[in-house]
Amino acid sequence: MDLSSFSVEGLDTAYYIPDFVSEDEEAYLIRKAIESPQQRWKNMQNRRLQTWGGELLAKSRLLPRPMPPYMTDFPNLIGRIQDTGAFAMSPHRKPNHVILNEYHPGQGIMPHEDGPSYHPVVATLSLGSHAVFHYYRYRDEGDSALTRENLAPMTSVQGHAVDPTPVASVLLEPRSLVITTNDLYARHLHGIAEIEEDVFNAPGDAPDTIPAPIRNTKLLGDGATRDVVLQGGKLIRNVRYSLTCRDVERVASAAGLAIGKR
Ligand SMILES: O=C(O)CCC(=O)C(=O)O
Ligand SMILES: [Fe+2]
Repeated sequence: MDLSSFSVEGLDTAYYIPDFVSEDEEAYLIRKAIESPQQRWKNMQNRRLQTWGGELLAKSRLLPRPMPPYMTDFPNLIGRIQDTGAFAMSPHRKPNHVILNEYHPGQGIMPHEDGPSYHPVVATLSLGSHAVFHYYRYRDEGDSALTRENLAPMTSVQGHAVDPTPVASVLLEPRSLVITTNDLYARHLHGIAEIEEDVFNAPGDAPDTIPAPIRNTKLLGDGATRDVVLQGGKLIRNVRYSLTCRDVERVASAAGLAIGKR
């Protein structure tokens, strides 16, 4: 697959692939998530999640467990993600760890970094609903370009100030895959606002709700969705599942022995 044709405008380290899975595959994967035993879910403040492929131990090591068949057999998501070439430079050449997140309308995830346990590539499949995904940057100490709106609600992550105006925003349609790599993974943060609907301005409106323009309009798979983003309107959120697929660099054996990088 030639990833470069899915490159998000203005971002040479993000790729957006619409319709990465079919509607049938989407329904099947959502069913598998919903049917999984209650104890598989971990409740977070504003979403719940499951991990597949093993648990992350101290010192960023993965205690591996086999992936469920719905990640490797039907639909073979791991193989399909491998075929994009996005993991060609990662230690295991494919994702070995998946976090499944479930968000109800109004839920989201605060700006954060995924951290150093992973090789700096993440492939995220969205199911069941769209979301608007924002990338944020840290604010430099000597940043002089302070405007009124980005002075106001300043977030801080581990003592570093975060610019509340996203550097870029991407609309994630259901069934799409977004791949974030390199600098955008390692030096930026990402998050999803905790809102029930995403409002898009009509051309000429004063900018308000979406502070950064959506960068992947040309790559969107659904024409009606593209019209809303370009002409103004709103998209109501549904329950969304995301599968965030990554490669944990250090893998431990069950006995705790480091197999290490290849
Ligand atoms: O749900 C998403 O698309 C993002 C999830 C995320 O950033 C994470 O699990 O680290
Ligand atoms: Fe994340």
